[in-house]
Amino acid sequence: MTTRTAQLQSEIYTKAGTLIEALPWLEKYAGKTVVIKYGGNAMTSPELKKAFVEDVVFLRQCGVRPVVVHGGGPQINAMLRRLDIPSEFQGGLRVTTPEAMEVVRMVLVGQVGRELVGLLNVHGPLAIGMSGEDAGLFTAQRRGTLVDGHTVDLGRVGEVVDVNTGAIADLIEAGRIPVVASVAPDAHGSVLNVNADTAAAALAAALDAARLLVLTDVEGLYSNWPDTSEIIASITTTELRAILPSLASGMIPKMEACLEAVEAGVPLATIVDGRRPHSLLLEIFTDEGVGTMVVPA
Ligand SMILES: Nc1ncnc2c1ncn2[C@@H]1O[C@H](COP(=O)(O)OP(=O)(O)O)[C@@H](O)[C@H]1O
Ligand SMILES: CC(=O)N[C@@H](CCC(=O)OP(=O)(O)O)C(=O)O
Repeated sequence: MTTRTAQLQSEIYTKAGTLIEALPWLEKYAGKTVVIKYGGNAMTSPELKKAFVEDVVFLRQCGVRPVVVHGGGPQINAMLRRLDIPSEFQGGLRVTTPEAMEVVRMVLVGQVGRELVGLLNVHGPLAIGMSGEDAGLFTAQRRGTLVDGHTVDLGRVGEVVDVNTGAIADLIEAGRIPVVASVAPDAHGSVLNVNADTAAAALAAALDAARLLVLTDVEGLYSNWPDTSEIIASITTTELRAILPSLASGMIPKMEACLEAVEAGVPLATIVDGRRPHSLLLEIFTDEGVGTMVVPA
């Protein structure tokens, strides 16, 4: 004989409520491409990485088509420090010398990307790693950034000017999970460092994704940063464009990316707290949004 307490009985029925809450979202996103930007700051522990990978595999098994674009800023910083190569950021972007570029490519493609592919493939032969260099995925061109009204040269930093979706679309169609590193060649084949938020936005737009989700190390966009008492729950592209010049550090490329994706036709871009295990699933499959939503004006 086995027994079950009345409390356990009631807990089981509560779980059914959570599962069924997912039904309309499963119906909405089944068969749709969802681009997930996984920031280096949301990869800080093995537990967080495991939870992220489980969420991505869960989405895939529900019929959603996840595409992962990963960052790795803190991991690049650590390797540059080990190699004694100085590095600085301007307007949220790394000033990238040719020497630093070698490290950026090595860490993003050879370290962070490989690790994510390995973790995903514990669940089956699902993930395939690629970078903007593979099958002509991205073509980039050099860009600078505006600091105090002046354009600052960032060295080997690029923005995506063209996306060739041929190979990645084949992988998605075949049920694979592409895991994309944000380095990309320019038109002459010289490799450039592309901010991963920017790369994710370009890819989401080119793939006609149903959503762009950006996992980072804050709850969302704070209205009065560095005061963290108020999170912007939802903001239109017009409102976001107006506040862009007031944003600081890593939030500049992140919010620019959300703006570009939504203006290019992605219906919804969301900043999600990647420090919370399973925040990705909660964001997609439950009624309450937890981060900051960017919606068309
Ligand atoms: N208004 C804001 N709201 C939230 N975070 C902000 C804001 N302005 C600047 N930040 C900073 O931006 C950081 C996120 O950008 P970044 O470090 O580049 O993240 P990631 O590695 O996930 O791409 C936050 O940790 C925070 O320090
Ligand atoms: C030009 C530029 O800044 N590139 C980024 C690429 C990695 C990245 O974007 O990583 P996160 O998403 O973890 O910040 C860098 O070199 O750090």
